[in-house]
Amino acid sequence: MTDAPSKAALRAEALARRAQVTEPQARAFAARLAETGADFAAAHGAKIASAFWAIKDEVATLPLLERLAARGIATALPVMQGFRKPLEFRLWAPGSPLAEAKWGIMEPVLAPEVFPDLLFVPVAGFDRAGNRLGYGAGFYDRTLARLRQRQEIVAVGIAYAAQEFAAIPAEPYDEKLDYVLTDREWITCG
Ligand SMILES: Nc1nc2c(c(=O)[nH]1)N(C=O)[C@@H](CNc1ccc(C(=O)N[C@@H](CCC(=O)O)C(=O)O)cc1)CN2
Ligand SMILES: Nc1ncnc2c1ncn2[C@@H]1O[C@H](COP(=O)(O)OP(=O)(O)OP(=O)(O)O)[C@@H](O)[C@H]1O
Repeated sequence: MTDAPSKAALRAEALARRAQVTEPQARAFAARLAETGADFAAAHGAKIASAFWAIKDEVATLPLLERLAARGIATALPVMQGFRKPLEFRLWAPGSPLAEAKWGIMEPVLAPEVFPDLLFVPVAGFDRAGNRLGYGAGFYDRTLARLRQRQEIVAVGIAYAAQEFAAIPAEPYDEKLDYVLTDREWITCG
C-alpha cells in the first residue's frame, strides 16, 4: 500500500515547514509542552503517560517526561515490534537505560510493558478534526486502535502550529487525535 499523492505531498510540506523552526522557537515549545502537557496529565488523572524519543526536527520531549515523572505519573516510551505491527510501550523514566533501534530512535530495555491511558503522539501534519499524518508507516494508527479496543485513552498530538492543514484526507483505518498541543494553542479536536 502506498499513500495517495495528496497525503505524501502534505507530509513533505508539513516536514518542510517544521524544518524552518528556529532554535528559540524549539526551546520555547519544549518548555510549553512540558508545562501544559504535565498540567493536562495531572488534571486528567492520567496514571501512565507515553511520549516518544524525539528524532529529526521533533520538539524535545525530555522536559515533558521529567515533569510528568516529577508529578508521580508513570512514563513510557514506544518500542517498535517490526513493520506493520502496533507499537508496544515500556516504562521509562529519565536516566533509565535505552538501546538504539531503527532510525536513531532510543527505546527502553528490560522494562515492563504497560498500557498508557494518555499518549503524546508525534505528528507530521494535522487538522482540527483530529486527522493526523505521521511519517507514513502507520504505527500509531495500529497502536491507537489496539489500545482503544482495550481501554479508554486520550491521544494528544504534538506539533508546531505551522504543521496545521485545513483538511487531511482520512482513510478508514486512521485513528483520530483527541487534542493537539502546538507552540501556540491547545486544540480540542472534533
Ligand atoms: N520520535 C518518534 N518516535 C516514533 C515515531 C515517530 O514518529 N517519532 N513513530 C511513529 O509512528 C514510530 C516510528 N516511526 C517511524 C517511521 C518512519 C521513520 C523514518 O525515518 N522513515 C524514513 C523513510 C522510511 C524508510 O526508511 O524507508 C524517513 O522518513 O526518512 C521514522 C520513524 C515509533 N517511534
Ligand atoms: N489498522 C490498519 N490496518 C491495516 N493497514 C493499516 C492500518 N493502519 C495503517 N495502515 C497502513 O499503514 C500505511 C500508513 O498509514 P498512514 O499514512 O496513516 O501512517 P502515518 O500515520 O503517517 O504513520 P505513523 O503512525 O507511523 O507515524 C497505510 O498506507 C496503510 O496501508
